[in-house]
Amino acid sequence: MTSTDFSAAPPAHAARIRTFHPRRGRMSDRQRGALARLWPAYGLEIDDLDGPCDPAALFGRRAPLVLEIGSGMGDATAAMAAADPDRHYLAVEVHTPGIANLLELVERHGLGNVRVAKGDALDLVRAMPEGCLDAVHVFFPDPWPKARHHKRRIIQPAHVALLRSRLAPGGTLHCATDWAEYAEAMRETLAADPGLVDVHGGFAPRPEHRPVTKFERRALTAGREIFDLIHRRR
Ligand SMILES: C[S@@+](CC[C@H](N)C(=O)[O-])C[C@H]1O[C@@H](n2cnc3c(N)ncnc32)[C@H](O)[C@@H]1O
Repeated sequence: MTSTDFSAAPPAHAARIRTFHPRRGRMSDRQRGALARLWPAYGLEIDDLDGPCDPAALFGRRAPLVLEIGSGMGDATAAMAAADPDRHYLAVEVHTPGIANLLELVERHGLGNVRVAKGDALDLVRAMPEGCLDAVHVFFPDPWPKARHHKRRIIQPAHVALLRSRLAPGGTLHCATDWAEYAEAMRETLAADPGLVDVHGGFAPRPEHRPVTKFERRALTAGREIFDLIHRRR
C-alpha cells in the first residue's frame, strides 16, 4: 500500500463541508484525532449538499466508484479499498464513531481511494447523477424486524429502483444479511426489479472479496446463516 499525503490541499468540495463536531458515541484518541485531521478533506456532510453531488469532485479525479451504504465501523470498506486501489470507495454512515474508525483506518493504511459521507445514504444517492456507480454494497443493513417498521428498510422497491438508476449498465448491487426473513424479502424485491439481473439466480455463494464485517462476525458467532445477493444492472 502506498502512503497518502494528507497535507495536500483539500478537494474543491471541502468548501461546503463544515467542521465535524461529534456529539455522541465513544471514540478512542486515535479515532478522534483521525476524525479531526481527515474530515475536512475526506468527509462529506450530506445535509450540507445544496445541489447535485459530483462524485469525481470528492476524489479529485475520476475512477470507477463503489458506494457502501451503512459502513458501520468501516473495517470492510477499508479492507476492500486496500485490495482494490483502482476503484474509489465512498462509505455512507450516520454513526459518528464508525466514521471516525474508518478515517483512522484510512490514515493508518494511507488509503487515498476512500471518502466518507455522513447522513442518510438515500439523500446522497438522490443527489448523485444517474449511472455514476460501478457498485453498491449494502452489507448487513438494519433488519427492522417488526412489520410496522419494514418501511424503514433500505432494501424495498422504491429504494432499489433509485439505487439501480445510479448504477452504470453492468454495475453491481451486492446485499448481504444474516436475517433470514429480510433475506427472502430482499430476494423477492430485487428479482422484481426489471432493470436488474440476478447474477447467481438466487442466493450467491459467499464472495471471497467481501471481508467479514463486524455484524457478520456477530451473526456467525451466534450461529446464524449469511445470505448474499448479487445483481447487475441491465
Ligand atoms: C447493522 S449495521 C451494519 C454495519 C456494517 N455494514 C457491518 O456489516 O458491520 C447497519 C449500519 O447502517 C447504518 N445506517 C442505517 N441506516 C442508514 C442510512 N439511511 N444511511 C446511512 N447509514 C445507515 C447504521 O448506522 C449502522 O451502522
